[in-house]
Amino acid sequence: MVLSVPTIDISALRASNDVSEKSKVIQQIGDACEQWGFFYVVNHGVDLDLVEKATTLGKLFFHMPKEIKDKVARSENNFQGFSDSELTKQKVDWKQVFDFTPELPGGSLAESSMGVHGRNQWPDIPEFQDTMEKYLKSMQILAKSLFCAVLETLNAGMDCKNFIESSCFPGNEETSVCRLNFYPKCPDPALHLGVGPHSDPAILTVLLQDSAVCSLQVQRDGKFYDIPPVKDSFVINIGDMMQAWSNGKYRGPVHQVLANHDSDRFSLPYFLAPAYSCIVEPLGVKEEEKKYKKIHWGHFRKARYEGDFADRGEEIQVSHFEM
Ligand SMILES: O=C(O)CCC(=O)C(=O)O
Ligand SMILES: [Fe+2]
Repeated sequence: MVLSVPTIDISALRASNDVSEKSKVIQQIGDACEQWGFFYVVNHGVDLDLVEKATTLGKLFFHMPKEIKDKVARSENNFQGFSDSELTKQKVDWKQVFDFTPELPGGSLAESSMGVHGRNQWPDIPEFQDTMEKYLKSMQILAKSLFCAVLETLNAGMDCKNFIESSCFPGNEETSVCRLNFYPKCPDPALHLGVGPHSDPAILTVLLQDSAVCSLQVQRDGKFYDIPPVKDSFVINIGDMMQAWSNGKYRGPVHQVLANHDSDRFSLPYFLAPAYSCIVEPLGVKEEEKKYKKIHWGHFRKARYEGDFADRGEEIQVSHFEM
């Protein structure tokens, strides 16, 4: 039997009156987090017309001339917008990206943002901004409900909704990023990767995959497994902060994206991330059992961002906080 990342029907997470169905789904999510750190979700409640519209407009943007894309280019002073020179583990990825983010309460450059938040920049494409903002909102809802489900699997004896609101997103501050990824055809895929092996730094990722091309892979026991596109699904993976909250029960899975010779690929991840001030530490375990030191999310993110833009040695990893 070929091992594969499981598919979970999450309709019961929304229909909150059926407690036993809901706890079955939560159990499946916990098993998937333990075995893979990855799972597909179906019946997720996100408007599929909106998904299609965001995909179409995203692809349209990347097919525009570079001069147009550079008008909304990211810089050392603004982390939102277009880039075609991102680094993973200090190597240039064979891809282009466009990032946008929820506005911070109190203005997009709130003092707490540590200089890494930036302002959204929008290309002059009809309906682009409106569609992407709607997409972002639907991702916020889905990602937070999955976050709550993953926290419940930890049986940490706390009110997960309250923890999310008061400890992770105080004042609704959220540092999540929505990213349009475009992987152009590559003349020599053996020499390049779309994205090199990495784990995602934040809480969890909700990924929409291009429905045509299979390039995403997750590492398990030293071997890479394909995560092929599945129609009308999202791919979920947990990130480094979830690893620390779970005291290492779950690992932020290492994954990569292959480069392709014959076709372009488009994907649209949403990285759910807490407020800058959030302190992440193992939940529901005694002090002496904690395997991770406290992590200040804002500092962690700043350090990771710096590594995205310039070759500054080894990137910050959650393993640096292991005790
Ligand atoms: O494009 C994909 O399928 C995944 C991209 C990814 O891993 C990332 O942007 O962190
Ligand atoms: Fe990733």
